[in-house]
Amino acid sequence: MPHYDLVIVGTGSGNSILDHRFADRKVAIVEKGVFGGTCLNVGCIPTKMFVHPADLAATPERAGELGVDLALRDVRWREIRDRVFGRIDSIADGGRRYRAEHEDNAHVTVYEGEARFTGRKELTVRLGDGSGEETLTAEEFVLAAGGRATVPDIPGLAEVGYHTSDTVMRIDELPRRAVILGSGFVSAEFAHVFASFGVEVTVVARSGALLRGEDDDVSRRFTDLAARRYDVRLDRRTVRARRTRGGIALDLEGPGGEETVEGDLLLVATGRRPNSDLLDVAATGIATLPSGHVVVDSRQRTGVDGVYALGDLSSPHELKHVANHETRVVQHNLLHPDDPIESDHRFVPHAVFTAPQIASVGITERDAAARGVRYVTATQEYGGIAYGWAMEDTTGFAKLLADPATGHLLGAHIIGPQAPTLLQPLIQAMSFGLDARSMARGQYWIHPAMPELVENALLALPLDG
Ligand SMILES: Cc1cc2nc3c(=O)[nH]c(=O)nc-3n(C[C@H](O)[C@H](O)[C@H](O)COP(=O)(O)OP(=O)(O)OC[C@H]3O[C@@H](n4cnc5c(N)ncnc54)[C@H](O)[C@@H]3O)c2cc1C
Ligand SMILES: NC(=O)c1ccc[n+]([C@@H]2O[C@H](COP(=O)([O-])OP(=O)(O)OC[C@H]3O[C@@H](n4cnc5c(N)ncnc54)[C@H](O)[C@@H]3O)[C@@H](O)[C@H]2O)c1
Repeated sequence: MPHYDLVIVGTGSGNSILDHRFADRKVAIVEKGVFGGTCLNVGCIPTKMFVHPADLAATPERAGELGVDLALRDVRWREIRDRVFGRIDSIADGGRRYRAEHEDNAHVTVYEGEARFTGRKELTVRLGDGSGEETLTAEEFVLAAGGRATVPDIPGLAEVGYHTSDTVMRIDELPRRAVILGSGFVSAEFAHVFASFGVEVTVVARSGALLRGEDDDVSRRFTDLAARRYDVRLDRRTVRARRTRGGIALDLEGPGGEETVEGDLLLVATGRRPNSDLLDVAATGIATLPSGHVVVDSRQRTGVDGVYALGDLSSPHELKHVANHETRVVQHNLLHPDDPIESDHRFVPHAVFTAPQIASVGITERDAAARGVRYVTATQEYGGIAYGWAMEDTTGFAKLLADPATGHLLGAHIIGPQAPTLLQPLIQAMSFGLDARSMARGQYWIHPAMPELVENALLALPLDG
């Protein structure tokens, strides 16, 4: 049974642990799928590479309001798809070859297969080439096995032939009609991509609003705007899925009774769960939450000595920048066990690359009320700043929450053009403890640029004194 200094499970963020500083350690890295993990192969990167052409394709819809008449002549789906994966697949392949074959990695063994714990600090890999199993032990483990899309238990769903985000980006032809089940991140991004490319989209949501995790004002505004672009069915329970002559049908129950929606393609976008079950972490004594997330402390240590976990396997945020941050923490703690560092999850931002874009950090007004936090808020519309006039934006806004006594920001929520970029200085202010007044008046704001949205929102906060 081979014994290693370090075994890493998962080559998404896990692959970034290794650099020249690990050259004196005997290392194994295990991957059951494609090198590079979710973000590179089926997540952040390909989706955003589809969103950008979708943004271009959606431009004619609005340009007429500014006196510029544009027409969308064609969307060459296969060309778009092949540009995306032509770039990504070669990065994944290069990453695998580098680890498996390059002399820099002479101390690294790559196991291609599915790992599961079979004892305390003992891992068995079922090799993907069918050649059997290999059992490994190690002094230290990094578990970076991520998560997977979940599919609800709806009668008929397993039989109709649905897509998840893992498969939908590789289709050969755009469907004429797409039904998207779920109303979170994946749904919002793919609804925009498909609708912009001319697909008739229907989004089925079980609650009363899309992107319900956002601040209520943002979620409401997004729901209203989405409903102008595609068919949005709220408060719907999906009773069954079935194949029809025309495609795939979902039978729904909602406020108006029973109804059916139909598409040529069904995308199930109903969330993800961690892979802790498939990795059988319980067999090595690691605790998990009811959600399946591996329990870790602020140094990313599990309850088993020498076993770390990071990213979607242990983080409820399920975001790549969080996995990257935790990877740096684990890497440091492996290299400097006597001088460990902790993960900082105080101000984790996120962005939804839909239309309009959405970005958020910190607490929502709903959170503040639920926690009894004293707060003030200010909302600045894009339509009230010069660049917003230039764009004729009538729907976007930035909403800030702050502590009235100290002026420290508690939350920031933006819906509108370039929302993630506009949010970044607010994340910086929160991370470094800059109060709203100092931020607004302690620097120049380029005129008449879009960040004046942030400046004006900061100045509008009704702080004490
Ligand atoms: C459609 C989509 C879009 C997204 N867009 C964004 C975005 O714009 N911004 C953002 O911040 N985040 C985004 N995310 C989330 C982001 O992709 C994840 O948070 C991130 O990839 C998690 O990284 P990870 O290293 O924890 O796991 P992963 O990247 O999932 O890596 C886990 C690896 O472990 C392997 N593995 C799992 N189990 C085993 C096993 N038992 N044995 C061997 N190998 C195993 C898997 O094959 C995989 O390669 C998106 C996700 C999706 C699905
Ligand atoms: N831009 C980004 O950062 C980005 C983009 C895509 C995905 N992601 C990550 O991937 C994760 C997964 O995305 P997602 O959109 O699948 O999940 P999500 O958690 O964002 O949304 C899941 C949606 O499915 C609904 N749902 C759950 N069970 C259902 C059921 N049985 N029937 C009908 N609806 C149901 C939920 O109400 C919710 O609307 C996200 O949480 C996010 O962390 C991030």
